[in-house]
Amino acid sequence: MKASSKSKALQRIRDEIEEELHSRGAAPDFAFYSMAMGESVSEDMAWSLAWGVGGLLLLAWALRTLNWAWWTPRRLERALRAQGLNGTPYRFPNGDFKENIRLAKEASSTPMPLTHDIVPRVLPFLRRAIDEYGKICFTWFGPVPRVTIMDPELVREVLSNKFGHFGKPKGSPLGRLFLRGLVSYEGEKWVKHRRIMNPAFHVEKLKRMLPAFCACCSDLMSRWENLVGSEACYELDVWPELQSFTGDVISRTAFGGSCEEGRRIFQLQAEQAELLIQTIQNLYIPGYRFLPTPKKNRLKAADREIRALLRGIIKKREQAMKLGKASNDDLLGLLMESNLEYYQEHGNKNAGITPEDVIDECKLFYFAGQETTSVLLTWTMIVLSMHPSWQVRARQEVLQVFGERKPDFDGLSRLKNVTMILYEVLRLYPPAVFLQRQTYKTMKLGDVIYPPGVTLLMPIIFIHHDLNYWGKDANEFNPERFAEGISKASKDHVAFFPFGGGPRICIGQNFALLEAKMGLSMILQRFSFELSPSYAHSPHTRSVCGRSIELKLEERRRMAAQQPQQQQQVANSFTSQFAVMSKAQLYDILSQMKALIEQNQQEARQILIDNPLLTRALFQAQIMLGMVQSPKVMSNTQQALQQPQPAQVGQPQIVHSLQTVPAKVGEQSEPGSSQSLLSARQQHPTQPSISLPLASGSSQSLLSARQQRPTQPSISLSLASGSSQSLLSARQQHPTQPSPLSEPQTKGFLNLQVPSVTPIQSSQIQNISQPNPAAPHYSNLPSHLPMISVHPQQTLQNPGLFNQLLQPPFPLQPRQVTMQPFAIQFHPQMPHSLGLQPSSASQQLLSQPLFHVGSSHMGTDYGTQVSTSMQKDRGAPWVLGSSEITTVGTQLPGLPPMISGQIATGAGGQPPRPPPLTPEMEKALLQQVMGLTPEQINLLPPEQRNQVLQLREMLK
Ligand code: HEM
Repeated sequence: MKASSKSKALQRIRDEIEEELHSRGAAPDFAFYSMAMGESVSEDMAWSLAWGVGGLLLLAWALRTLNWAWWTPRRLERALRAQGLNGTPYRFPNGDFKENIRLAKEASSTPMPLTHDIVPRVLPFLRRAIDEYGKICFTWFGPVPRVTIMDPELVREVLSNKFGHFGKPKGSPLGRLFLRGLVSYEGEKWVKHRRIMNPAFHVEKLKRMLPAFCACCSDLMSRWENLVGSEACYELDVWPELQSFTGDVISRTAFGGSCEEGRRIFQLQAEQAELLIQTIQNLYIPGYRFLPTPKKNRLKAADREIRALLRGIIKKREQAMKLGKASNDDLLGLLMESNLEYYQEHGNKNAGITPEDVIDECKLFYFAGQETTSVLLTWTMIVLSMHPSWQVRARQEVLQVFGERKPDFDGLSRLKNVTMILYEVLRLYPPAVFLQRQTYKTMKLGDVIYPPGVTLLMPIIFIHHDLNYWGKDANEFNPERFAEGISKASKDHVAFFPFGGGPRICIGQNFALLEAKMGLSMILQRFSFELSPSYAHSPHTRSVCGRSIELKLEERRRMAAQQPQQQQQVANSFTSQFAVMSKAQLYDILSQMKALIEQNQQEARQILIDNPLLTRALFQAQIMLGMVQSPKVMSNTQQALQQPQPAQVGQPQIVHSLQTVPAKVGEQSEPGSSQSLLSARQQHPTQPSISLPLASGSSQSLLSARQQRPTQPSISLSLASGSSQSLLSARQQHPTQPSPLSEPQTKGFLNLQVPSVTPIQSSQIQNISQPNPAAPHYSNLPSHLPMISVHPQQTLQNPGLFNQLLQPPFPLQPRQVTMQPFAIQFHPQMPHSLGLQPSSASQQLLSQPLFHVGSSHMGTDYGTQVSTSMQKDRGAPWVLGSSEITTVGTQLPGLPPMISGQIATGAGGQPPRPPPLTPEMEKALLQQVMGLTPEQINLLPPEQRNQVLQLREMLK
């Protein structure tokens, strides 16, 4: 068998050589040798020749590889260092690959504190390089130097790409095989595709897709309602839920009636993405792609199935179009329509894009649009769980605008708070962590001349967290910074670019924002959510992630009817929510309540009496801020001072203590405030107080709300900063709209934890002017208050985190970290993921209006302002299609600008240090730490959990 195949091979080589020699007129020689020396001579010769050719080929391959992996990197390194750039030394042949992986694994091996300071966690290697070598430094991705560009102006220059010489890096051949389409094209091909695809993403067209968005959301909501069932609340891993939601949206919006096939395509693509990531996670080896492996075979089989399905869908659609029966409200229909127009315009049958091109674009919709948007939504839910006051505020806005109705386009465009929240989440957790471009010819950027072959890495996440552009609270969640639009949110308006910029800005940005707003609105209408005790904050970069992010869902309708025995659970939920709030947020909440007290003490008193859990929570917040002593300490202190202990220190007392809440952090007290503090102290001499100013903008706004609607339930004011403002203005705008707070079904999560509040009647006011004997005493406070929060310096909401192209969330409990960080985006061979494709459209082409991203006609609403404001603020080269967008900075209906006196976590607005703990307090707190149950300890953020455990260990 072996002999025969060997002789066959020999025969084939001989034939080939003979043919070659014939073609060169050398056949007679060969024949001569053959005749003279017999078959064995010819065999030997054939072997020699084969070896010789093989050797030559091997040598050529070796030289090429050596050039790629040794000479070129050395040459480039010299060129960069000669210009003063610093960076890691090149390590043959992997560059920093291994170190990168090592640090990322190390970073993700332990849970991080519940903060937004995620950059060191997400890109630890890059963080270290920047700390060590400066903002413009280089690292190595394999043998390719990657220069970090941190200056937004330079980023703009690169992305504007006026001359087409900063192209996208060429992805791996394998990646290119599976992910083509607009994102991967360059030059004229890109121009043509972009022009044909733009109309499909036009706002007017997106409006037509809204019913599809809504249908997908309704399905999701029904599913969640079923899951929650009769439970009070349900723990759910939201990440896969939202992935499948966004997949569903793409299926429906891309293929309309053929969404079943669309779903199958989505599944196959998800599988492909996973396989692709696994396949390319290893360092690129030239020629590796030709080796057949089971994974690659499966990849190819999935690709064949996807293409067959898409071909079928397109064929059906073409036939329907010919018969005039096609509905063109989906992306496919719009694409085909636009293609037809393009073709007619150019009168040339090769002018449009081919059916295979259409298939590639449809595939791209999934890759580019599904993961990114689900990551955005998932982070939004997590962040709103960490900041319940914003959850309440967003819900109030949604309920004000839509009530229980299905959201519509106009309403979505008016959601200012929701938009600000989404922007802030995109800033802190950008789904695309960085963008890359490559120099294809010598290019000057800033003061540096880059030779061809250098990758420029623009770390969106670093710039989004940079204190220089965002202020001291860069790592805090503060949607308010977007209150006046994107352009005013940072010191450099280019510092916010979650969707990229320039001609290649995300074509689907308006699609994504609309989808996210619709999804979030419908979730807020129906559910409230909080972090599950098993949630572990562990952001990392990876495009496909199976890690779970469990949130506790509570169906809002049912919550209103919760039984008293569930109230302890509710109290715990307050506790856990307060535990994760920043000091500024706690101050904010307290100042809202204080404002209410100032306005109408009786009413405030009644609210506190009616809502003992709220009262406890407020008191708890005061303890956390060190504004009051814990109950035990109080009683000890009182005894020590031999002062008469108040019979009731429940709500009435908290009213007084709340009056001491500083109206504006960091300011000195004013005469008026000391007056009121004085009177509070006179009544309750043991009550600690903080001598900070009183009158605040927020109280004013609450005041005016009350004046206009004296009977309005005020419980909504107790939490969520700013909620009162939006509430008030929304009501003013929609006077006939039923007040969401007047019906139990429409109350927000936090409000629903407490009995409903009815408008205060004058008779009630009389009654409540007396201390309520049934009011809970301080001693009713749960003894398991998260003690960590008592320490004011403890960072509960800090900066922090990560994300790369597609940013997935993180695991539940301390879970084994099995994921390779950075799969997609890190890989230079990967095509799109983060924009890794070459681009070289000519300047003339790029300057055409058609490059402007399709979101025109967004109106002056807050709604889809990304492009609007970007366009307006940054000019056409940065964000295309600017004419289409409205101003982010426009004052929107429903939310007045932040009042100057209002407490904010903005730059420089750090809350003051609370007074130090007294020994008694400390003792009481320690007792409480020792009294914490394991469940209560689990509720704490990881860092604090560790501290409590250590403390307990020590005390034992
Ligand atoms: C939150 C959601 C999204 C984010 C954060 C996002 C982010 C980005 C970024 C940063 C780029 C630029 C890449 C580069 O310059 O290298 C991009 C390009 C692109 N995105 Fe998105 N995207 C999102 C949603 C979508 C959706 C929903 C779609 C389609 C349905 C989409 C389709 C595309 C396409 C086709 C491109 C390539 C544009 C071109 O090269 O001309 N994206 N996206």
